[in-house]
This record gives sequence, structure tokens and C-alpha cells, in this order.
Amino acid sequence: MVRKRKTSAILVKKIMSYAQLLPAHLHSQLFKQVRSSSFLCQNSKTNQNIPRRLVLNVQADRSSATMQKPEMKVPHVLTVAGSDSGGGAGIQADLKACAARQVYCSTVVTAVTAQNTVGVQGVDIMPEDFVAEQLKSVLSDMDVDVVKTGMLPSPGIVRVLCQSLREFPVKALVVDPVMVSTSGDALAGPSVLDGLREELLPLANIVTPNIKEASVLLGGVPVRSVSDMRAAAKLIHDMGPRNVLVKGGDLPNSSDAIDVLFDGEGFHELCASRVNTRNTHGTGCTLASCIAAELAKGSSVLEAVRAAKHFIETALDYSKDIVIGNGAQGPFDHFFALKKVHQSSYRQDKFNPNDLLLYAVTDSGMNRKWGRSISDAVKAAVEGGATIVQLREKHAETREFLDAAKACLKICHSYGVPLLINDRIDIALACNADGVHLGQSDMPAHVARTLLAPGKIIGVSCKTPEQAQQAWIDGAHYIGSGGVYPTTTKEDNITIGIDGLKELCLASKLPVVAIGGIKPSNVRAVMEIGVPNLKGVAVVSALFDRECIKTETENLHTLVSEAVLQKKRA
Ligand SMILES: Nc1ncnc2c1ncn2[C@@H]1O[C@H](COP(=O)(O)OP(=O)(O)O)[C@@H](O)[C@H]1O
Ligand SMILES: Cc1ncc(COP(=O)(O)O)c(N)n1
Ligand SMILES: [Mg+2]
Repeated sequence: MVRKRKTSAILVKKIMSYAQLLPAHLHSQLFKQVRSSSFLCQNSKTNQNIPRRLVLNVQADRSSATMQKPEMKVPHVLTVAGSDSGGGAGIQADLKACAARQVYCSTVVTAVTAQNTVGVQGVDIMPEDFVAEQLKSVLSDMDVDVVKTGMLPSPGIVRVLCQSLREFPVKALVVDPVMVSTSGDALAGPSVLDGLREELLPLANIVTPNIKEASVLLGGVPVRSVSDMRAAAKLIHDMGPRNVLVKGGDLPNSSDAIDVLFDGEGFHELCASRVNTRNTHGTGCTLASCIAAELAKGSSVLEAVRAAKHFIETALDYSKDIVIGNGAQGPFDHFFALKKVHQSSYRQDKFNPNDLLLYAVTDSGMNRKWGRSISDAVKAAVEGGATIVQLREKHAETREFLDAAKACLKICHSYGVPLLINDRIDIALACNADGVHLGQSDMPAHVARTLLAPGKIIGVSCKTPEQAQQAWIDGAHYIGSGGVYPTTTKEDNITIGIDGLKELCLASKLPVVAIGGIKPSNVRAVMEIGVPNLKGVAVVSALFDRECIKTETENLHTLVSEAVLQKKRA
């Protein structure tokens, strides 16, 4: 409790010390306020003086600099939901979803369930007065941006929630009208329906029923197809929420997970590929919490729904094979992003020289010419059979390059193909690429070695036996040697020819990949030089300066594989 106190000598002293923190032009104003003394407060519990309003008043008037610490407003979601002892849905899913989306989450528990992957064994509903008390504790003290509701098991709880929302308005309300668990157990009965429809939905920015819940809200109208979902969304919108998202996770015979969003004017169909997994327990709670989290950060409803749906798809895909519990429906892992860092190092053991067989090197100029993104080009190359990829982006902006590198890494790893970054150690570190390729004027390989984790691949471009020797001393894994033939991708590049390549291979203790003007018509001649440590060919134009990268890669892959086989037979 805070009440007003008269100015005392001690307080004035304290104010003087505050004054020293303020710019000089605010001093006269400060002392005017001290004289009126109406703003001085004291905390009755601690007896500490709090010249808080003073600081606030002056802060409100400040024109430019102030020594006040900048406020760090943390986006905040309050979830009003039930506890799931199994940790997959309810409050537990909401906390994990918000944490994964970097948003603070406070919790008001409406019920405690005894629940696992088999089903719901028991439900203990919180008394409505105690729900009201929890709501007041959080909303009267904390700066909540968005309230998200889940299991609301009694009409009294719906009523006290609506009262609290009117007393403490928030930026947005997300209502997940939880009624039946995925296991088929009832979590809220028909007695809450009137309160939901008449009191809560009109306050909601978005309501997120699954197909069963949409049907129950509409008094039993069947919802079995995407067109039923559209019709249901429109009818539920008439109950007052600003947006309706009918979720199609449980839509029968659908190879996609389609959700329908109606914003009062038009429909958006949000489509994700259906992940083949038993681990979908908690998807509804997580989706609603992610939407709430994105709204708390300031996104629009459509942006929030898109981000939330993408999060679910990625999380389900990442955890599709995990096994938690013995029941039919398991929980999934919300923190896939953390573990990905661990798992994404392509191979912990040593570099495999056979990966040099068909080495695709990207070129931003060629991608621009053909109107392709780096990741589309890389995807086509790995689909066509490239065995290693190097991103060589000499002119890209750092942030753009990093985003592209992350996307390419994901693509390459889904095909078990390592990804290297040309020159940019910072990008390689930031995206956790499998290694780097360095030119003679880039960072020396022995320095790069100290920066990169053990096991990360280092390749070095070499034109002379001395450079090849140095690369070996520096701890490189392979050398790239060329230009074997004249090329346009590198200015002023010296052509070493087939003889130069052979000389380098013989001098090198490391595996070699040939580079420079290599294409289907000369790949055999290159591979036939008959030196065992020549492991493959690196190609830029013959893949990326072509209409169909995938077809060219397939073709070249066949030719280079045949050449290697012949070499082995010989
Ligand atoms: N197997 C799946 N693959 C991809 N997305 C899914 C899958 N199952 C559910 N979803 C998505 O998860 C979200 C929750 O959907 P749904 O399961 O219908 O809700 P609830 O969990 O409330 O029953 C929706 O965006 C839905 O499309
Ligand atoms: C406490 C609680 N709240 C919500 C759900 C719904 O989640 P799902 O539909 O994924 O089973 C649940 N099972 N338990
Ligand atoms: Mg479900």
C-alpha cells in the first residue's frame, strides 16, 4: 500500500541526489514540484521513501537526454488454463511455447488434471474464487500484453475471467475453446457453452476451435471438410470474436494440415504438410500460445497465425520419432531449435574425401541472372546428386548471406550433404556450417583451425606444390586445384591445365578436388589423369549457369561416378 507523506529533510536530500541524475534544464521544474510536495510517497510496509512519481513526472516532461535507465519491456502472455501432469498440453505446453518464442508467460491454473499419453485419469477443478484471486494477483501487478485461455472447466470460471478482463483490459485475448482432449476425454462440459458464446467470445481477438469444438460451439453442425470449416468460421465469427481460426489437424483423409482463418472480411487457408507422427498431444495449446506470444511482440493476427503454424510444423517434424509414454498420443519437443545446434554438425568423425566427388560451388551472379534464390539453387543441386556444397557469395550483405546459409544448411543436411562457406568464417560459425573453403588471400588455414570447432572441414585453394604443402601443414582437409581449364567465374585466374593439376596431385598429401571450367565434355579427361588422391570435380557454371540445375547435376554426377569406377577397375 502506498500513501502520501509530508516532505522531510531526508526526503529533500534524497531528491537532491536524484536531481544530479537529471539534465540541468529540468532542475527548476524538479524543485517547483518538491516545494508542492504532493508527489511524495512512502511504502507503509518497508517505510522506504519512494519519490517514484517525481521521477515519472519529470520523465514525462523530459525533452532529450536523461540518466534514467531505459525500460526493458518484456512481451508478456498470461495463460489461463489447466495443468497437464504429463507435461504435453495445457499450462505446461503454454509455458514451453512462450519460452520458445522468447515471451514471458505467467499462469492462472483453472484445473489440475491427472493425465498422460493414454488419456485423462482425473480432473480437479479450481474454485472460481481462487481463479479470480490468481487473475487479480497477476493482472493487478504485471504488465500483461495478451491473455490466452485454454481449459475453462466451469461457468463460474468463465464468468470471473470475463470480469477480470473488463477490470484489467489487455492488448489482445486469444481463446482456445478447449473441450475434449485429443484422447477423447471431456475437459469442459456443455455448461460452459453459454458463457463462452455470450460473454467470452465477444471479447476475443481470435478464437481457435478444432473441428470438434467448432461443431460443438455451433450446436452440433457437422464439420468434416475444408468448406465446412469455412462455413463454421463465418458462423462463429457472428458470436463476436474479431477472428476465427478453425484448425484442421483432425480433419479426416487430409494429407495436409489445413487451418481456415476468417477475419470478418475474407478467408485465409493456412496449409502445412501433415507430419506423420503420434506426437501431436498439445498442438492446439501450443498453437494458441504461439499466436498469443506473437501478438504480444506486436505482430498482426495473420502474421501471428502463420508464425505459430510454422512453429508447430517444425516442432512436430523435429520430434516425430521421439518416444515419451506408452499411450497413443505423445507430446512433442518445443525446444528443437536448441538441440538443432548440437545435431547439425554434419559428422563428428573425420572428413570423408569421397564427398569431394561432385562439389557444387554457388555463384550469386548466376542466381541473379536466372532469378533464383541461393537456397533454391542449392536444393536443385543436392537433389541432382551434388555430394558437397560450397556457398561462394562474394557480394552478399552479411545478414542476407547468413539467412541464406542457414536455409541451405537445412537443405544440405536433409540430404546428408556437408555445406562449406567460402572465406566467411563468421558466417560459417554463425550458421554452424560444416566447414570453410579458403583462398590464398583469405584467412590462413591454421588460424581458421583455431576458430572452428574440431571436426569442421577446411579446404584451401592451391596452385603450386608449395601452397599444397602449406595447406597440409596448416591442418587443411583437402585442396581445391585449378583452374584446370579457362573460366569466367574468376577474374585473372591462372589456368594450370591438366598437367598442372597432375603435378599438384602428386605433390599433395591431401585429397584434391579439381576446379575451373569443368563440364560434361571434359570431366572424363580430368578424372582420367590417374592420380589416386584426385577425388572429384568442383563445378560452378556447368551447374548454376544452366536452365535446369537438377538435370545438369544428375548428368555430371553420372559421368564423374563412371569415371571413378573405371579408375578403380583399371
Ligand atoms: N500431424 C500434423 N502435422 C502438421 N500439423 C498438424 C498436425 N496435427 C495438427 N497440426 C496442426 O496443429 C495445430 C493444432 O491443430 P488440431 O490438432 O486440429 O487442434 P487441437 O490440438 O486443438 O485438437 C493446427 O495448426 C493443425 O493444423
Ligand atoms: C489441461 C489440458 N488442456 C488442454 C488439453 C488439450 O490438448 P490436446 O487437444 O492437444 O489434447 C489437454 N489435453 N489438457
Ligand atoms: Mg489435436
